[in-house]
Amino acid sequence: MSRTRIKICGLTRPEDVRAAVEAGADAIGFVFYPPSPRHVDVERAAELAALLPPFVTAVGLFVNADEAYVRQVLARVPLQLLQFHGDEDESECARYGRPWIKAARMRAGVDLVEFAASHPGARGILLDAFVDGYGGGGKVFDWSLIPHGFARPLVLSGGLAPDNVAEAVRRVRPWAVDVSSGVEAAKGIKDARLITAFIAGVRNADG
Ligand SMILES: O=C(O)c1ccccc1N[C@@H]1O[C@H](COP(=O)(O)O)[C@@H](O)[C@H]1O
Repeated sequence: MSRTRIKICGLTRPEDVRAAVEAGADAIGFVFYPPSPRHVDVERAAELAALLPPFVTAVGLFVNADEAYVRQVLARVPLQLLQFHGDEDESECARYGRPWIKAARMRAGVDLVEFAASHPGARGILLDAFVDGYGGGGKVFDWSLIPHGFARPLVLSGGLAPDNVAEAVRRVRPWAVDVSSGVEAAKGIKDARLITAFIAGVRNADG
């Protein structure tokens, strides 16, 4: 079994990017969603992305963004993966010619198999709890809603934190985990010790 990949999302400060890289994150997420307290503008994101060493992936998170805005971001920020967290359909996700993943907002009654089938081009399906504001709410969803043998790469998120991520990895065995609230001192402000503890929890569960 390969090791679980780890994305730390919602970074707004250089010291947090450095802390995530030092701790061993595989990917860093920038939120391009103005209502979010973790939103970064294009210039700030470009500065932060420039700090990344090779083989750490820069991910851009969008929520029902205008096409022109996404293209403006892509022209300036070297994003290797796009994360669509709103109501975007397959063609809206695919039109940028970049690898992308799609977030499913998990709650009782969601048909994840049908959801995944409606996004065949997604490199993976990210699972987040259904919250107001589309995501980043620090809320855990019921992991038993995930169908056994789900065939697409899964990125598990939603309320993960140092004290529950090992259990989450052992139970769900996702391809990757994604965290924002659980490693924060305040919204948009990461805590290096929590990032380190989170990554240790994942590695502990990887065995
Ligand atoms: O981080 C945000 O502000 C955000 C806003 C809108 C959509 C998604 C957002 N973040 C993503 O939500 C999940 C879960 O985050 P949390 O760990 O529960 O806070 C994660 O994938 C974030 O990247």
